[in-house]
Amino acid sequence: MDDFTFCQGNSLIDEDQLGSPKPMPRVSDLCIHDKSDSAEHREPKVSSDKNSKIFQVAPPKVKSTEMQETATAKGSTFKQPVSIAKPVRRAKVPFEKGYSQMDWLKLTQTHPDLAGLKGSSNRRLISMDEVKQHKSEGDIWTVLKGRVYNISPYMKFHPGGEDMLMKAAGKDCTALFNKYHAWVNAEFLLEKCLVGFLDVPM
Ligand code: HEM
Repeated sequence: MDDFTFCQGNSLIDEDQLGSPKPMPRVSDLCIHDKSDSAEHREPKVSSDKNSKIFQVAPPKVKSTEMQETATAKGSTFKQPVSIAKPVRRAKVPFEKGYSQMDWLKLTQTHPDLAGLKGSSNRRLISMDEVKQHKSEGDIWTVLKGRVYNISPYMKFHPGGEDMLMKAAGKDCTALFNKYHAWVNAEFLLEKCLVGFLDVPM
């Protein structure tokens, strides 16, 4: 049978081979050599203020530029340079009961119109001037990687807090988003909040 799902077990489960060929080392003998411990990787210690400076882990302020996929209304993508700062220290805000990411996902499955489109298309081209007009409570739009989202319903669910997300109101938040969490899949999380695509003058 070709389907591996139904293959019969082979010699791997032969009783003779179940034993380990080498004796296991004792747990107490195991150790991990962390390179950052070695002299050449160690940061010079700052002597003046023992308590604050020695334990301060300031992220390096290095910026780099990367090409990132940006969406267009026609469904295609193009690459544009975005500036990516090194990740900053993270400050997750404890979520209010009923506002976890799971709760958000449930809402996206059940709410009929999170984007507030009232039946109109979400493939419309939207100018930055129009985005700028949506920045007050209950009516907050933002641009992320070429897509325009109505983020009002997501505000209370944002793990970084409402205040942080408010910085995105009426603006293109791509750089901020990448600064804090380039790994977050916003395309998926905000799929139901899409109102259109940014009209970029070519
Ligand atoms: C608009 C789309 C955004 C979405 C969908 C989004 C989503 C998320 C998610 C899922 C997390 C949790 C990350 C994790 O657990 O690793 C998070 C955390 C956070 N977000 Fe956002 N975010 C957005 C925009 C922003 C913006 C514009 C800012 C800054 C102004 C921001 C600042 C933060 C901070 C400070 C945290 C907490 C720290 C962290 O987990 O890295 N977010 N966000």
